Amino acid sequence: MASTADDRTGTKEAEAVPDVLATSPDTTEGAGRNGEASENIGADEIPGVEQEGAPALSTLGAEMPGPAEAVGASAELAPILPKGFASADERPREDAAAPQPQLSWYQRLRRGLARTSSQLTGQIASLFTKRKLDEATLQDLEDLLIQADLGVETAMRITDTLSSERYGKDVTGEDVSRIMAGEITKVLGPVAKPLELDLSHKPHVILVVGVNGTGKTTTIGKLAAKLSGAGLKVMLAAGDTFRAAAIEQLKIWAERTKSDIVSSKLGADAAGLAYEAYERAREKKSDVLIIDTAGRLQNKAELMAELEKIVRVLGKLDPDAPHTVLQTLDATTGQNALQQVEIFRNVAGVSGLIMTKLDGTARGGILVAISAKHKLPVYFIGVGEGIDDLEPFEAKDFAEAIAGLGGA
Ligand SMILES: Nc1nc2c(ncn2[C@@H]2O[C@H](COP(=O)(O)OP(=O)(O)OP(=O)(O)O)[C@@H](O)[C@H]2O)c(=O)[nH]1
Repeated sequence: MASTADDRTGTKEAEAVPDVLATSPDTTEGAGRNGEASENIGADEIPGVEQEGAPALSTLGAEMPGPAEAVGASAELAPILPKGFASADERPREDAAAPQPQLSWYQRLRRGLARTSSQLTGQIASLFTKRKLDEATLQDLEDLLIQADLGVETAMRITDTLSSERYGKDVTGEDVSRIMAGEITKVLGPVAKPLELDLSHKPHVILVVGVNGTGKTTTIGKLAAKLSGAGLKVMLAAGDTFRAAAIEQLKIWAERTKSDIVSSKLGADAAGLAYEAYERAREKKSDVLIIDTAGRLQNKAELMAELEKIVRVLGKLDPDAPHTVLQTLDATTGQNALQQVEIFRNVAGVSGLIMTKLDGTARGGILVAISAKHKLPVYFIGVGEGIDDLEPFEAKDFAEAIAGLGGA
């Protein structure tokens, strides 16, 4: 499923992210606390990451003095977070001067969701041809909505609203689409949030988890580009110690995004690597440490236990770490994604989601069902393989794309 590292990273250069929505808090307070916490780590929890014959860990990447160092010295020089992120104490504000979202990603989102929406709107249109709204039609509509992965709860919200507005009357496909978009927006609105970074933690640790091939490494590259483009000092940790290609792929992303990287030998213990990466990030005064993990199926108990251990080890270094646990979900997956979230959430304490591959033949309905059930924040969506193909999640855009409303 995965392509080569070269394929994945493409040819475009990393770009600074100009969108300005929030400033960060003073970052000078966290370092001392982390220093104390690190002494409490149990020796049994730190597997040997130092290997004989080869340096077990390497730190590559930007050595240049980043603006982030200045951040530690003065709150006035705090980095300005890019669009889609928020600092812990200041929510992003609507910025009239911010550039409007590019049409291109929106078109890709709509194209990705076109199969879901055109199939659904086609079926809805034929359902309501010359029929007044009655119980049987409402039941048929509910079935269609459930088949589109929207989930029973949202399907019922849509049919209930339609029924209260139009029962016994003529109904057009457009009526249904409008109500559908409105109800989906109500479900997604509360979960469409910026990714909040608490930069008093130095580093703020982001752990990225998910099933194989869901886009973890690519998403990390895209996040690193946004953060380092905004002047933050970023370190990546190649915690997917199973696949050499995954480590190489992350190194390429580190180079492209001017991030530091900590990696280990193939087969090294992932929790040990996470521990070492945290220490390195603290030494180098990184603002953000993003830890990649090996893809794993949610039903593989041994691999899930390894993930639990990574979380435990980080928690000994800083009781609040990992501060953010992101799960990537592949939008081409259907119902299985619900179970993926359930289990990763229990094991790794997932705090937010990123749905990738919405530019493909996506089945976006499942995100609605997941949001209704888990109410986890959805921070970004992936709309391509390129470095800038990560967009903040917007409930209304997404709802309209599924309902086949609005134009590109
Ligand atoms: N079209 C498209 N492809 C994507 C997107 N995100 C990731 N991919 C591709 O999906 C494939 C898998 O991505 P990876 O980032 O390697 O996924 P992973 O979760 O790290 O994979 P494992 O290490 O095997 O668990 C790669 O070919 C990526 O280029 C996206 O938003 N859109």
